[in-house]
Amino acid sequence: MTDAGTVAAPLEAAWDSIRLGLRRDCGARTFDGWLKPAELGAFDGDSGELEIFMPSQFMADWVESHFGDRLRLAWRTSLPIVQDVKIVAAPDGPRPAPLLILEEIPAAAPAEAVRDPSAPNFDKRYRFETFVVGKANEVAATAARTLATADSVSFNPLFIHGGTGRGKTHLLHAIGQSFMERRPNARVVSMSAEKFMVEFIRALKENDTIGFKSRLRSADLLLIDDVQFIAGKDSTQEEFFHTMNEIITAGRRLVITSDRAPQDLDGIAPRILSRLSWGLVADINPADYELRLNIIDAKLAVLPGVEMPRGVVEFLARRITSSIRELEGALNRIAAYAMMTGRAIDVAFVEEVLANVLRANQRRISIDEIQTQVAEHYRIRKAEMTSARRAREVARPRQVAMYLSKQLTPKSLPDIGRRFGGRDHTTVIHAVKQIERLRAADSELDADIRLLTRQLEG
Ligand SMILES: Nc1ncnc2c1ncn2[C@@H]1O[C@H](COP(=O)(O)OP(=O)(O)OP(=O)(O)O)[C@@H](O)[C@H]1O
Repeated sequence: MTDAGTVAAPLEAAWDSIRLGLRRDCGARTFDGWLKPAELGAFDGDSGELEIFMPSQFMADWVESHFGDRLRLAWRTSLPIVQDVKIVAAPDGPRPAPLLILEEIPAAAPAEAVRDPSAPNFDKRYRFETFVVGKANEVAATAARTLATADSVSFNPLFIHGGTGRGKTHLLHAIGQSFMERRPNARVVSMSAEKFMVEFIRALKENDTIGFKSRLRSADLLLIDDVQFIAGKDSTQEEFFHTMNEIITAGRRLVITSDRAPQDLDGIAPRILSRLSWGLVADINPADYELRLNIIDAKLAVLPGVEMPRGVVEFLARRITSSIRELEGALNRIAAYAMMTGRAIDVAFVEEVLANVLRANQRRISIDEIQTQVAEHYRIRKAEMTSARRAREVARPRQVAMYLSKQLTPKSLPDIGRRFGGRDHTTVIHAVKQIERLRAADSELDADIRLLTRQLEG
């Protein structure tokens, strides 16, 4: 759960560093005249919108037109929970407390009291049109679209699972928005499993379980994000099971996301799992190189003014493999730094700006993977990597594999020798030197090694 303390401090810290950057960027005079009077306003944790207060409407308009985009980008880069920035004239009278965190605050909080807590609050950016489809996510994306748009569906519920930052929430919001556009009068309820639990407990405390049940069970479309959260929470699961049951048997639609597959959801009641298997279980795999490339292109198309040479796009697609969220964060960071420094975007600039991200993304390549890949490439049996045969058609690929093991893994020479059939470390040194020498003279071998390196680095 988010509380004011845990979010306010990072907001203030990010604001301080954004102000420093702006001062450096636009000069003390402009900064003191226009930006210094800006103050943090309210932050809405649900929509991710942050208000910046200016002393007058005129100043708010000026700052919006001159610095609006820059402020938005700087915020999204420094603190991704801030999705949007609204620059407004400060309200008259006493200022509200500088930061009002609305997300997950009990119903008594003002914003919750005036709006229907179940009214879906979809992220406008998360639509099918902005979801890039590739091999890794095509089953999930197709099923999501069908569930959102078809008059009747043969599967229900739809269960989408996959690791963090792979687009589950994006698809969930896309389903919700598309469904509502087609059926404006439909009731759509969307919440995280955590919120389901919090609201259920609140309903129990307030003796309003009937209200809670009817609100959820009457939904035409129910979207539940991150179901793994209720693992081990027995009474919440009991309620969740009945909710699921009612929705499904009434022919209404249910979509659930999770960070893991049903069989790996420890602590979730077997009857829930068995209900899930009645529907369609679709996973989202890690994006491959091609999908990463297409996603970068799509994101760049909506980042105006960012000139990224093809080589840099390919460099990023090759190097940032952990998640799409990280890829997106990297692009925003590059755009923000390029804007602030006025430097052209090239690989050296990207390496500097993303040093930590690139380090964290370095894939751990194993000697086993290298041996498999090299054997496949030269069409020899993998067993030849460890065999004693000295025939050139197996000895050369083996040397290439030793060379790549030295280049691409942190293993020591004796370790590498051991993994190649218990050879001595001097054999590995010889192989590395030999391949280095041959590579310089033999362009075919050089091309082989480049290709293998690219394939191994993903
Ligand atoms: N295929 C895709 N096309 C375009 N954007 C994508 C794609 N996949 C993911 N993204 C973007 O990556 C970011 C992270 O995605 P999202 O929040 O949906 O991940 P998630 O799988 O729900 O992660 P978590 O489990 O951590 O909540 C979002 O901004 C989303 O728009």
